[in-house]
Amino acid sequence: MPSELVAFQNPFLTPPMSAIFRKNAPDALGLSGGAYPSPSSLPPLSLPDSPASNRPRRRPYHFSTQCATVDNPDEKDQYGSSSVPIYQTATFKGLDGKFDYTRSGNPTRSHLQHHLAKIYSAQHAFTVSSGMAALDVITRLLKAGDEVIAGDDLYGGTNRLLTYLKEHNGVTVHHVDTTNPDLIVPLVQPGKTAMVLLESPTNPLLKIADLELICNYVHRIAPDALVVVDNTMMSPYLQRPLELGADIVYDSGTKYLSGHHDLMAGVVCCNRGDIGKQIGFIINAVGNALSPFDSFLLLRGIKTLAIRMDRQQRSAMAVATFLDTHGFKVHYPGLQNHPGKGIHDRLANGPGAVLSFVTGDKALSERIVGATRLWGISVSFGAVNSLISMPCAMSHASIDPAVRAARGLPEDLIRLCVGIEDPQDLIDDLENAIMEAGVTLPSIMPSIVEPFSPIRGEPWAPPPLIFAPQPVLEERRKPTHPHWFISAPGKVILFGEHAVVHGVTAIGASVDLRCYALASHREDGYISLHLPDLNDWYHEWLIDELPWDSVTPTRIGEDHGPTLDPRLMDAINNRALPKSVNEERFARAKAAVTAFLYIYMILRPDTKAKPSFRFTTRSTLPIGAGLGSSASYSACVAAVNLIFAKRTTLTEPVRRRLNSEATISYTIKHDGRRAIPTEVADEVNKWAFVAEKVMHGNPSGVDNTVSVHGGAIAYKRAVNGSKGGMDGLHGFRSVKFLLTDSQVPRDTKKLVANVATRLKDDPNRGADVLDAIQAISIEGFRALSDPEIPRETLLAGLSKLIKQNHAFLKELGASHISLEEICELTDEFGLCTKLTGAGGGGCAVTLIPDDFYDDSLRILMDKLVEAGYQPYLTTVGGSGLGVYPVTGDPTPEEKEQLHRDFVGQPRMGLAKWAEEQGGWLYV
Ligand SMILES: Nc1ncnc2c1ncn2[C@@H]1O[C@H](COP(=O)(O)OP(=O)(O)OP(=O)(O)O)[C@@H](O)[C@H]1O
Ligand SMILES: C[C@@](O)(CCO)CC(=O)[O-]
Repeated sequence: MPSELVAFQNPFLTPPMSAIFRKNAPDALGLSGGAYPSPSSLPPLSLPDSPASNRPRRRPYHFSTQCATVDNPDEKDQYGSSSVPIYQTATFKGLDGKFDYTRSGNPTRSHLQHHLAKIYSAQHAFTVSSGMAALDVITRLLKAGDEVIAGDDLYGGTNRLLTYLKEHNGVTVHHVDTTNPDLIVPLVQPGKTAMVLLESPTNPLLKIADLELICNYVHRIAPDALVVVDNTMMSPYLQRPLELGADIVYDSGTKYLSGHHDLMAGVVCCNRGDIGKQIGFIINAVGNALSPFDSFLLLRGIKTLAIRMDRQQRSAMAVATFLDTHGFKVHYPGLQNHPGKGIHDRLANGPGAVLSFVTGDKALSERIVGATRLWGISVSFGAVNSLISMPCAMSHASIDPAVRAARGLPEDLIRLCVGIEDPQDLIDDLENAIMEAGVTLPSIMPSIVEPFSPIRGEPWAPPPLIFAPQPVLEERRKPTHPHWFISAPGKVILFGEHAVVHGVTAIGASVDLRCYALASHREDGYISLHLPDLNDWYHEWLIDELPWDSVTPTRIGEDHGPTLDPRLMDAINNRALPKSVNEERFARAKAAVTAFLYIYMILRPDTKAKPSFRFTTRSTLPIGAGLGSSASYSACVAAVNLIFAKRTTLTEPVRRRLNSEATISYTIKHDGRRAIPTEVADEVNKWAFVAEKVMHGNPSGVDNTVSVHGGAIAYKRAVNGSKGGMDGLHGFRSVKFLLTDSQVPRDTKKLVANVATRLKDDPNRGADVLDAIQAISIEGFRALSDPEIPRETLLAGLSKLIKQNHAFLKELGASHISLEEICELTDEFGLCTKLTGAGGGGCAVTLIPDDFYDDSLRILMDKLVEAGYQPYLTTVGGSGLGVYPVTGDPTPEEKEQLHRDFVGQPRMGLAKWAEEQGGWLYV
């Protein structure tokens, strides 16, 4: 080792020396380099100049180019302004100008209408104050005695206006299922039918009407009838009904055209001059033309229409597929199973970004809608933000419930309007809401959303989705859980071990090393336990031969008392433990087996209900090294037994009939998100603590609490009437730690007992030491929860506290010569170390500052290995208890194979293998 490294001192004691192991942050990040050109160094963007005669003819611009290029050669701005100005004026001076009064005409609105006509391929475009104002203008073309044919799945507002016309203006309205042209044809009558009002896709059931075919039929039978299409769901980017033969198309500009829900607007477009003239006249007469400011906003929104829509419909496809794959009945024309997909694909350039689905239960739908966080509960659609609604209670509430029912509008229908947020976030939020509402979902989608990449010009195609094989519906109907995977992390205690047993606050966090368990149903009346990490210990018991006469069963909801049941402990020791646990090589197994049997037996609410299963555990944690291997094992034992005893909601493979065909159950991969309810975690933690008591005698409960809840916590045990509890901590997660296993075996139970004896032998000094450790923990807690504290100060302060805490633990007799050597070795690198866990060997924890050189760390790790220790670099604060209920109906051979695979995984590959098995739910 270079001599200057030996000379290096703690940076907090002598700050200027830090340069030896620390990085110079700005240089390390390369911030001084000029990797990105500054905007001023980029060539200016130039629009195409006018074609010279010898150049090839330019192709027409694509839609997105047209949207972005607002240009009206007839109305050039006098100053060449790049953005159309807002002519916020009611009147215009002069007698011969183009404009006189804004109700009749305004340059901003005129620009907008020119732009809309261009993108709608229309001869005439008008803008009014809302989508309903657009329909009002159009229906003013009707007169008493006229007949209108309209869909039966119409927007509530449209329905309301038609009802008004029926009741007050003598217009007859026929509602039919417009997805079936055969139902329309008999209603079309020359001389009588004045208007056929269509939506496709319909709102909110996303039914498809063959606009082209219907236009054809109607015009042949009743040439004077006008086919009017509400194109709001599609926008002109995806569908241009005038090109399909419609006479008038209208659009609520409030939706996709604007895209931001910051204005109300309606658009009316047509090709026929006579209709255009009438519409222009009505708008001027009624006075509902769009205001200059809203015209400006709408023009601005249209520029990004194509790019928004691309993104939104890609995400909608992902959301629809997610729901569909999980057994919901989804209405979305992008899905292969949509009955109108073929027609829609012919009429439109994409399925759009609105979809709806049913859950089979109105209350469940309400809970799902209420539980979403990212999806705004709101009427309307088309904005950049995603919205969720229940049409029957919101946008379609104005339709009489009986009429809604007659038109097949389900009360439990949820409508989703997908925005531009990250699609994975949207799916995650929906998935969480569904689960919060009480449904567990299947694990069949390891990755649903590819990263967004915009498409240019080419026809829309659904995003490539990556799926694991979908279970067929038949399989979904029998959601048996032949296997359960469980896992729980180990922990590192930063401050307060040992003292925590006596009521002092401890601070601990989960580490990314875990205990894994696999439990499978057996049908032969045996219970078996396999501990491959403990010299491959295995035993199976005939369940009926266990000492049931010594069990006082704990009823569901009842807690275990503060002490272990001595009768049961005796019975297990004397009548259930096989002789093998007394063999030297299985010395570590005894406690683990006793804890398993104790929990298995005491959790029987009824001694007749004795589930038969096999239980195998593996750990990536060093066992008995102070990293909470026993707590993570205890958490697995508790969870599995609660599951098999049907004492937690996780036991019921949540079966919920969602609609007539599908049943869903199963789970989804959660990547550490909180998907197991806190009540379930608390229940598991209670019983994990009981298992810890069996193994440790007098544990504080900190280890199992960290293991079950994950993350980082401050934990206080309730002692002598003082209140206990836990508090989450957030500033811990990003701190890097080196854990060094001294490889010296030790026994937590004995060490805890030794410390207790010391405290008793010298109570005054003992009280001072406990007070000092309490002060250290509280100071650590305060610093870790203070968002304002500069990171460097935080890490420096924590390092000092680590050093101080270790000195007190040494005084309590919890250290070991090997731990002292690790402290010295790391101290040479200016780092602070303490024992963690019970000490007496086991592991030491060293805080690694952010700017500590990787090379220095490597040298340090090499030195530790040379000295016979095993260092691990770890992250802290990850997920707690994880559960993965495997679904299916495996053969006995397949069950056997899964256990063999589990046992056969090398320790290094175990975490990855388990993760790849499927969808884990985490606390
Ligand atoms: N994967 C496992 N399989 C079976 N038993 C285990 C497993 N991991 C831990 N144990 C049980 O836990 C015991 C180790 O507990 P001990 O408390 O001594 O160490 P630790 O939990 O790793 O450290 P600390 O309590 O200091 O955090 C083992 O002797 C064994 O009985
Ligand atoms: C030594 C101890 O404080 C921590 C063991 O990880 C014991 C306990 O709290 O249960």
